[in-house]
This record gives sequence, structure tokens and C-alpha cells, in this order.
Amino acid sequence: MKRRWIYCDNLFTREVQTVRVVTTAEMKQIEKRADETGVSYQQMMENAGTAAYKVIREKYPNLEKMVVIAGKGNNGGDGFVVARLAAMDSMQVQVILIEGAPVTEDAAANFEKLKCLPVKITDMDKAWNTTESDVIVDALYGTGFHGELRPAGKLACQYMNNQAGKVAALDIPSGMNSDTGKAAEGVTKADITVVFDSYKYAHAENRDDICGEIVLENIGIPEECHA
Ligand SMILES: NC(=O)C1=CN([C@@H]2O[C@H](COP(=O)(O)OP(=O)(O)OC[C@H]3O[C@@H](n4cnc5c(N)ncnc54)[C@H](OP(=O)(O)O)[C@@H]3O)[C@@H](O)[C@H]2O)[C@@H](O)CC1
Ligand SMILES: [K+]
Repeated sequence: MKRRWIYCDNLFTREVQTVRVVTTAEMKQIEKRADETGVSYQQMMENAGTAAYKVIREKYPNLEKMVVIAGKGNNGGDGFVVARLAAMDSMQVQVILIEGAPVTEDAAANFEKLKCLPVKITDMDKAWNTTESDVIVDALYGTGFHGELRPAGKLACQYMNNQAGKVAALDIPSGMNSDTGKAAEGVTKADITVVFDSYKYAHAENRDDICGEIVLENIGIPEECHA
């Protein structure tokens, strides 16, 4: 795998940092290597959701109500982990399924774990008025997003963008192409984006208006898997 680097000039400290940036295909290779070395896909999802939940709690310590907007892929799976941890912390949690039940094995396993917890699982029509929520977790699309938003996704992004609560995007704000940074019409505007393992090219586009604050989190992938 060809490793690419970009240089970020931190405006506050003028410190120049070197960071790793990967394509979606490279990220899949990294995850595959991690799985082969014993860090299972399920464990990576658990670590991603746990890391995101930790960041959300640190940034917004007085949370009482959370809404998770979930897609049917693995980004949605990360969102189910966040929802579970929030419910176990006695937060009021609502999960809104935008495109029905999860279709990937790992996301489906995490969805099942929600069923024994006091989590409201619903679709958009029966959702709470999320103006009452402190934080909205964008777990709709991550690196798997391509093309333009379809009607259900567009409605969900509009819903997130119109709320008073903070929007925390998992990996990539929904509607942004991971490899090109191209933003689809109606893209989610996040206050914070928690990035898993490596920056993607979308994060290097200086779209603070879409990504908000970008926080990179380790999800337990050994360093040698990136080589
Ligand atoms: N691999 C791992 O183990 C780990 C992965 N992790 C996480 O997984 C994320 C990547 O997951 P992913 O590859 O499942 O893709 P994801 O971003 O959920 O989206 C796919 C879904 O979106 C849909 N879709 C796409 N475009 C669309 C459109 N325009 N309009 C409507 N739908 C559209 C597409 O549907 P389709 O186009 O196939 O009909 C499919 O159902 C990654 O960002 C990270 O958060 C972490 O947990 C760490 C471990
Ligand atoms: K997302």
C-alpha cells in the first residue's frame, strides 16, 4: 500500500504535524490486516463506538438526551455502540433507523444488543422532537457513502442540521465523499467529527463548516497494519 502524507499547519501553535491520510480502499486493507492479526471487525466497531462516546462525553459533559441517526451499514453499527453506552449511563436514548434494519453482520449484532436496554428504536415518522435532545449522533453514512443523498438520507441530514443540539458525526459527516471530500447537497453539518484510526481525504479539505472540530481516535489497530 502506498502511504501518503499531508502536512497540517496548526494555526494556533504554528506547529507542523505529519499525519496519515488514507483512501477508503486503504482503510479497508488496514482493517483486514487488523482482523487477520487478531483484532476482529466486531472489536474494531466496539472500539470505534467506545472512543466516539468518550469524546462526546468529554466535549458535552451534561448530556441527558441523545438521538442516534443510524444508517444500515457499519457506520450505523458504530452508532449502535454509542447508543448502548449512553443508555448504560442512564441517558435517554432514541435511535432513528433511516433506511431500515442494519444489513452488515457487525452492525446487526450491535443492533440486537440494544433490544434489552431502555432505548427507543424508531423510524423518522415516529421520532421525538429532537429539539429536546442535547446531542445528535450522525451514524448515517461513513466511508461507504457515494454519489448524492437519496430522499430518506437527505431528510435525515436536514433533520440533523435543523436541531438545536450538538451534532457529533462518526468518522465522516453524512453526505461527504471520503476520498474526494465532495459534499452532496444537504450534507450534515457537524459540530464535531470523531475520526477512526486514520484521517480520510475528506478531512484534509478544510471544510470546518461541515466537519466542525475533527478529533482522531485510535480503535486498537496495531501500527504494523498501516505499513
Ligand atoms: N469495516 C469495519 O470493520 C469498521 C468500519 N467502521 C465504520 O464503518 C464505516 C464504513 O462502513 P460501510 O463500509 O458499511 O459503509 P457506510 O459508511 O456505513 O455506508 C454504507 C451504506 O450506505 C449506503 N449508501 C451509500 N451511498 C448512499 C447514498 N448516496 N444514498 C443512500 N445510501 C447510500 C449503502 O447502500 P447502497 O449504496 O449499497 O445501497 C450502504 O448501505 C466507517 O466509516 C466506520 O464508521 C468502524 O466501525 C471500524 C470498523
Ligand atoms: K457519519
